Amino acid sequence: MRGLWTTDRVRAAEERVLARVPAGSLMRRAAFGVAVAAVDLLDGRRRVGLLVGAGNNGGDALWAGYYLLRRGIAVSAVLLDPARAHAEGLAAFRRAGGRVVDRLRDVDLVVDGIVGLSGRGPLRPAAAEHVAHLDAPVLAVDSPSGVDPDTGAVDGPAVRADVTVTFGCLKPVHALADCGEVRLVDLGLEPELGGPDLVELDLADVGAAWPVPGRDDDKYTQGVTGVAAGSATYPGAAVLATGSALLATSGMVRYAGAAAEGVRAQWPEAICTGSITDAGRVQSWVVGPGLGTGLGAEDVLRTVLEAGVPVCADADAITMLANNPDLWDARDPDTPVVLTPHDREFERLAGEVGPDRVAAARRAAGKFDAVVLLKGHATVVAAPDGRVLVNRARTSWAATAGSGDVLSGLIGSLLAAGLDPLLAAGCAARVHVLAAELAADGAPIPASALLSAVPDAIRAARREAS
Ligand SMILES: NC(=O)C1=CN([C@@H]2O[C@H](COP(=O)(O)OP(=O)(O)OC[C@H]3O[C@@H](n4cnc5c(N)ncnc54)[C@H](O)[C@@H]3O)[C@@H](O)[C@H]2O)[C@@H](O)CC1
Ligand SMILES: Nc1ncnc2c1ncn2[C@@H]1O[C@H](COP(=O)(O)OP(=O)(O)O)[C@@H](O)[C@H]1O
Ligand SMILES: [K+]
Repeated sequence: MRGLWTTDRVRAAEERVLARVPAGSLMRRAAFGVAVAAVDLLDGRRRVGLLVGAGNNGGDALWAGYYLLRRGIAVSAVLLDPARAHAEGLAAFRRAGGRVVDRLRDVDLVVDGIVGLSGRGPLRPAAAEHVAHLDAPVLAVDSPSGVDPDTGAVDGPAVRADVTVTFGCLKPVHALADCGEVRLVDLGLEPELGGPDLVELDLADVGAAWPVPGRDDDKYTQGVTGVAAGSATYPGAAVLATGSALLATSGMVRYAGAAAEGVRAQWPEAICTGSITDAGRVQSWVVGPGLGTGLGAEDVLRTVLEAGVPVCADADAITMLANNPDLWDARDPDTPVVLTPHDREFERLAGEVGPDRVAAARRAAGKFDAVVLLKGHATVVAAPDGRVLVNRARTSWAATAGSGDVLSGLIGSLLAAGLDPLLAAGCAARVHVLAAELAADGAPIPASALLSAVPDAIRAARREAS
């Protein structure tokens, strides 16, 4: 489990540490970490270029330049705002033989010290101009400049980093955006930080939380998942959601709906019925994928919400709740609900997502008193109490029709097994992207292939945990 702290929290912690340590010592420690990573990346090559902004991020870069110069590496620097360049860092850099230049030429590595924690918005034109012409690998100091450190949003020109060296703790950008490989330099901040704002689950956390049958379990005790999905028009959604619920945990899956015949043909082990009213007892419901939004579908949603068991509401269920908020009245206030919108579904339900996806998911989670899993390359899962898990995919192969149906089945089965809804959604998201990655192995896949890789993804997670 990795914690991530927003920049205001980091600043507050830094101030407390700075009050106890000699002036400049934190910056030199940070800069030394940058220099060590640079030497590593240079792998014997000897020319480094610095892009230096107006604040302490530029100061870090200049001090890193100083340490590199002392190792005999040639370092040149572009000062984007010469009058505001970090004075001590610049003096040290010049003293060690560093050259200030108008443009970086013939360098083996670029150090991006344009802007860090105080960065807002895309790169300004002068910085963007220098970044547009880079042809060497880039090491970003703290965070890639032009990417918002608190939201990971990119709204114009930004640095594309191969490696990011950050200090003290991880910030949201490191989980929400592409920072290349992220390395953390310890500044002794940990005791001052308090609990993290966001959490990223490790595969080992997922493996440890994943339910497995014990000696005394039978098919009922592990939790029965109910799937109310699919229709005559969209039987595939029912097949995918039921299949993933079957593959995610042992125990039992009941399917109720118009696609019963198709589901039975594909999954003989599912207990299928045509109607929700004779589905039998379950410990969770997955509702929505391919269900449609007509009156019959509304009745299904109402029945599920009043059943008193945790619900994963996806796709058409979200659209129905957006169109007809009275449907929420059917929910017993104690019934945990996980909503899994993509951006357009989110917009119908709770307004525009906007650049701050974490804030958007938190806002909706509070509003509906539900766990909200906002889909995307970086999936954000927010609980009504403010806890947030983030899970960034390493590839985008999951962006294929039907893959959301697989995700909802995974969540439903973890809810049936009794996992905390936030953890259920976070673990499902992690296994989902790993299954996509394993199935794709470099080539496009349909959602059914992603589904087939679910057992391999769970195995990989359980191996990490053992
Ligand atoms: N506070 C501390 O104790 C430490 C801070 N450190 C470094 O200090 C950094 C934060 O420094 P500062 O608060 O001075 O600010 P930054 O260096 O992040 O930003 C400096 C200035 O850049 C400009 N800027 C903002 N957005 C921009 C954009 N999109 N394009 C171009 N320029 C932009 C602004 O004028 C801003 O004040 C951290 O990221 C880290 O690198 C480290 O030295 C570790 C210790
Ligand atoms: N660019 C991306 N990278 C990684 N995963 C993605 C990306 N885009 C979408 N996904 C994932 O793919 C799934 C798509 O779900 P959804 O939009 O509901 O599709 P469908 O309704 O066709 O099943 C979600 O789990 C989402 O997080
Ligand atoms: K930077």
